[in-house]
Amino acid sequence: MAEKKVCEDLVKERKKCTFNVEELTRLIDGGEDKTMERREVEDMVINAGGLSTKDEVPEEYLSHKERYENAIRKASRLFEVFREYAKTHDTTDAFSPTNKYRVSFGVVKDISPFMLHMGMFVPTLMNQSDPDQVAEWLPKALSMQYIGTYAQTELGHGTFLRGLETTATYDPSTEEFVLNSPTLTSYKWWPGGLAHTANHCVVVAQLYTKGVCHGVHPFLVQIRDLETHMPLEGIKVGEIGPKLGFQTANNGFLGFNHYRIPRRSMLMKNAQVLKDGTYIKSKNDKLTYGTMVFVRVLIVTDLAYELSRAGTIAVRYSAVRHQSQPKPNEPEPQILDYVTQQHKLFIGVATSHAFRVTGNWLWNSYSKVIKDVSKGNMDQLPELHALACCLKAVCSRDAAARVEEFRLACGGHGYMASSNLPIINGIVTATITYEGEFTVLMLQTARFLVKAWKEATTGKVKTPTVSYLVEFFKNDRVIWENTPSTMIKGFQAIAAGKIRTAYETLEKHVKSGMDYEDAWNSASVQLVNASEAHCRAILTEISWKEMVRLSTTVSPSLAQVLLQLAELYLIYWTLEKRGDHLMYSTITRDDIQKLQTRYEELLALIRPNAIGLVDAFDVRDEILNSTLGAYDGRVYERLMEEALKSPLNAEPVNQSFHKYLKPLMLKAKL
Ligand SMILES: CCCCCCCC/C=C\CCCCCCCCCC(=O)SCCNC(=O)CCNC(=O)[C@H](O)C(C)(C)COP(=O)(O)OP(=O)(O)OC[C@H]1O[C@@H](n2cnc3c(N)ncnc32)[C@H](O)[C@@H]1OP(=O)(O)O
Ligand SMILES: Cc1cc2nc3c(=O)[nH]c(=O)nc-3n(C[C@H](O)[C@H](O)[C@H](O)COP(=O)(O)OP(=O)(O)OC[C@H]3O[C@@H](n4cnc5c(N)ncnc54)[C@H](O)[C@@H]3O)c2cc1C
Repeated sequence: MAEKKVCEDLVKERKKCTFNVEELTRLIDGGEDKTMERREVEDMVINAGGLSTKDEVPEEYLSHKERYENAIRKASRLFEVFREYAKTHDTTDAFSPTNKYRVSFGVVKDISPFMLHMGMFVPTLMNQSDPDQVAEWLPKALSMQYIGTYAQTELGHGTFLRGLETTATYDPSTEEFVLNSPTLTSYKWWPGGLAHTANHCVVVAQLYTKGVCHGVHPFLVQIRDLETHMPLEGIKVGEIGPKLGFQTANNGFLGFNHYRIPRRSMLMKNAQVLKDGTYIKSKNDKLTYGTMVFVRVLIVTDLAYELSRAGTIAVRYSAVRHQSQPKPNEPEPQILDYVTQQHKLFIGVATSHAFRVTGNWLWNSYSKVIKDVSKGNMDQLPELHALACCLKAVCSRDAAARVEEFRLACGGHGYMASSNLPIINGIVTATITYEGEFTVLMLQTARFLVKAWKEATTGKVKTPTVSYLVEFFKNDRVIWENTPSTMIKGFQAIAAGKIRTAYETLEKHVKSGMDYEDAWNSASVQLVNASEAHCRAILTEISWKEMVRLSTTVSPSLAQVLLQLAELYLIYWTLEKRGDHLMYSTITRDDIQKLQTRYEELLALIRPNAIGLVDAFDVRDEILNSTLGAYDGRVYERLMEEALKSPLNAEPVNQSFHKYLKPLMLKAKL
């Protein structure tokens, strides 16, 4: 078949681009070798037999059951393809959880039923098991003999882990744990892949030994027979039903009826139970929560990726779509030429870069802290936890808002499933809740900030990410200049001011005679605001510094574009938070107006590079899965092609006409 032509609008747009698109792609991937490797894996997956989605009925038309079966067929075939590739390649980076997550969209539009296996089950086995357990279990998990998930949340509790009800009671006479679900609310509820995919899971349960409860601990539990896949006796497992998104994630429920597992099924890297039932405590009981910290850190860069997918769709569509006639007798402009449209789109593109560089910085901090922890040094754990919590919370909320804005920017067509924006929306909005709900995580960061503020009152703080508090302890108003460094200082002053106010409110409530917990609850709106302000201070500082650093490593033409995006991000948030800046700096109305003017200049400067910027994300059509966002811009043809795939279009008259409409019409005549 002849190559379909690229739409003229996109051809023109690509000619306007002032920088080398491939150079930016390589920067985003982390180097030329990483780009080449990613493309090689993508080619392999897209071209492998049994995975193509091209000529299939789109998965949205399948029944709930068919959709799951289709996802399992594809995810399994995908795994075989990975396995073949691994025979001849070093796959350490190519098959990182993040890369697998991304390429899996090339075969299933929604979430893979194996996501929890790769994203949480395997990492938990690796990081919470002792060396003998790792040696025994990991090869089985990596080869998919053990297909697993992470079963922590229960019907009654997701947030409050100390309140989980599933029990694991040690029986020294048989050297076994007895797992039990004593109530309906103790049923595990939500784990991805749990329903009909997993044969094993990491179960988080209250550990009892010698009559004492030692709190929640992880256990590796087989739930289905490896031959027949039947649930084992004592296990009740099933699916929780349709959701807003995550339709193919196969989220499930699980109950135990006095179900026995060997003693060595407890993951024993941190805490142990000896044969006689003696409990050996972990050096730090929060190490059990380690996989959650790991995933919260990963989520920040994954959100950057989801923004790049949604941004590619909305920006390409905006270059192809023409609407209205502002000037009589002139052609309808591309909607991308409306400044209001640029305002909707470019901040989303800039946010993807801000999240990626901040996420990479967070990953490096995480790796350092985890190295220290492995040597027994836990000093930096509270700071890491506080950072991972607020960055996961704020980035997920911001990303969901940006994806929704991208969807709205595509008008009616953005509402079509075939645009893929609704599915991306479902994926991104879930991140606000899972792996720690937004408010709950913000309040965790607030606990850390309250302590940091107390320290700051003594003139020094122990941890670098809150060192700004000392500076603003005495002098809380920044002398304003319209420069990036002042804007960043402005965000720090706002954070310090809000932390101080929340702290003082808390103290006031305590002094008035409230319990600390009630005082905390009363001050919690302010505490969440303080956490958000702290997070904005981190995001603006890190994203600016990282983008400036990267700009020194690339060609001048690309450096210019990176700096424009970084400045746009900084000014956007300064303007969004202008009320706060007015409170905590000497910024004037005139400064704000100048920033608004500069913001609009930046939109105009970025405009010629809009398509180049999203092309540089290098999300191939098969992974984008969108009628609106394909590289060739054939939006209308694709919309019609996809519409014609509707099973309703297979026959000119649907049987419901004869059954219902015709009788209805006849009755109207009587
Ligand atoms: C072939 C296809 C392949 C596909 C491949 C896919 C690959 C995928 C790749 C990547 C993506 C991965 C995506 C995975 C998707 C995941 C889907 C969703 C999974 C889940 O949701 S799992 C369940 C998550 N659940 C939660 O997050 C629960 C939230 N609750 C908590 O974390 C805690 O209970 C709490 C934080 C709310 C604390 O509760 P609380 O009662 O206050 O406190 P305590 O527990 O007693 O602790 C207080 C004290 O401890 C400190 N602390 C708390 N947590 C931590 C921690 N994690 N680390 C360090 N310290 C911690 C806390 O600050 C307090 O300290 P203080 O007293 O103030 O000093
Ligand atoms: C798509 C998806 C996939 C998931 N996958 C998994 C999985 O694989 N494995 C797994 O174990 N779990 C999984 N979960 C569960 C998820 O981790 C929990 O839903 C999440 O941690 C929130 O807990 P919750 O549902 O109990 O919410 P709740 O805690 O009940 O939250 C409800 C409301 O109460 C508020 N609230 C609760 N506590 C406090 C507090 N202390 N202070 C102030 N406000 C509070 C919250 O802010 C929120 O507004 C998944 C969830 C989703 C949506």
